[in-house]
Amino acid sequence: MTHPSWDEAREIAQASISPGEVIELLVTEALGTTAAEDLCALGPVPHATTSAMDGWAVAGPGAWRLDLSEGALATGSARPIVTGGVPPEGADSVLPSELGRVEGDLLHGDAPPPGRHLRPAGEEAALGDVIVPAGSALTPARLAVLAATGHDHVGIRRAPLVHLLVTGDELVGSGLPQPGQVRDVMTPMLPPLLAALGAKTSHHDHVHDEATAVARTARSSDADLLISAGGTGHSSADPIAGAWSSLGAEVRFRGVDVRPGHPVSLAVLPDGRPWLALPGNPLAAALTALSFVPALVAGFTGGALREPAVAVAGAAFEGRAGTTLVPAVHTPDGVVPAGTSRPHMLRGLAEADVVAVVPRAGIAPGGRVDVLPRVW
Ligand SMILES: Nc1nc2c(c(=O)[nH]1)N[C@H]1C(S)=C(S)[C@@H](COP(=O)(O)OP(=O)(O)OC[C@H]3O[C@@H](n4cnc5c(N)ncnc54)[C@H](O)[C@@H]3O)O[C@H]1N2
Ligand code: MOO
Repeated sequence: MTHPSWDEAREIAQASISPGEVIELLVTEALGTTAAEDLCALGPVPHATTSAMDGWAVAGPGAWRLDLSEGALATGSARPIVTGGVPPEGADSVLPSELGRVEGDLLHGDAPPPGRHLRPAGEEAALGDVIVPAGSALTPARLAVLAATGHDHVGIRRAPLVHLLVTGDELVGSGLPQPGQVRDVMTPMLPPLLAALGAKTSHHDHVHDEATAVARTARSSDADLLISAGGTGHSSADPIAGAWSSLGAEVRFRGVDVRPGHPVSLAVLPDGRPWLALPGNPLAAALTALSFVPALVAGFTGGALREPAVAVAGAAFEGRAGTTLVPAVHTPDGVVPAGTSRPHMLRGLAEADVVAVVPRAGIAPGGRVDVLPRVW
């Protein structure tokens, strides 16, 4: 059976989950969610012409007579104004406080050119400008600009809720493992990693290595997405394939042309919820989560799947069959492979700044290399 490429598998994953429902949230509560529609300016910003400086609104050439009334400003007059204040009708410009000198009721200073230190109405946004396009992650700056453009509520899609199933009868949760035992690394790693990738772990179980136990846990789950770790192999101790067949899951891929992590698999349950099965080797699990969880999150939230960034290779990256994912560190010459990065080791990833996405042909020193940015 041929396996999809890394890129194809990302596309399959994105298409294997239905978008979540759209809900309205207060702007102040929408951090980390995704805009469900184009969010437009509800009015011009600034709403009126305003001053960019503390000083005086002036009309005509100086010196100016100070006019503290509320009416229009006649030529030859000046009136105090603060940053953000609306200048009186007739004002040509603003003279900053440090450039003017008041003597009696006269203001002296060089006349600023017309429009100086005045921010025109609508300079930042006109009514109806798209401020945050549909599918954008709502970051602090985007929430702030939505507030500035008049929004109280926004239509969003939330992060998918994940039921995490960690398999492995050999796993122990504390201390140094005895012979035959393995210290569980998925429990400390995966929930925060998934959170950094935009998915929220709502349930987390360590499940017995047996298909019926895994299937029972999955059946009782009401999460949007299931993610398991381990048990993707073909031995009798590997429960994922058995659980999928007993649940009637439709397999979208069983293996991907990627190293490490080629056993990573994806199925969709009869109720439409996807199940991403990460391989048990710890680095393989982390790198396949980095590869495919963003695609599932994009499918659920309606966000775009971000393409890898580009860096310069500071050393050779060896290619193998399919795509090779290589933890790498920044150096003055470019990114170079991190050490200690076998599929069962996490030390290299713990040191890495990026993960290089290396094509079959490999990359020579000085070449461009696609990289996944650090969230681990
Ligand atoms: N005959 C073959 N054997 C294996 C193949 C293969 O193609 N043919 N592929 C190898 C690769 S590559 C991987 S990756 C693993 C995938 O197997 P599973 O997904 O079934 O993973 P497990 O057998 O459950 O575990 C593999 C390894 O990882 C350790 N592990 C599992 N979970 C954890 C955890 N939570 N914390 C720490 N370590 C964990 C587990 O103890 C095993 O040592 O299969 C290879 N074999
Ligand atoms: O998934 Mo395995 O080596 O490819 O760790």
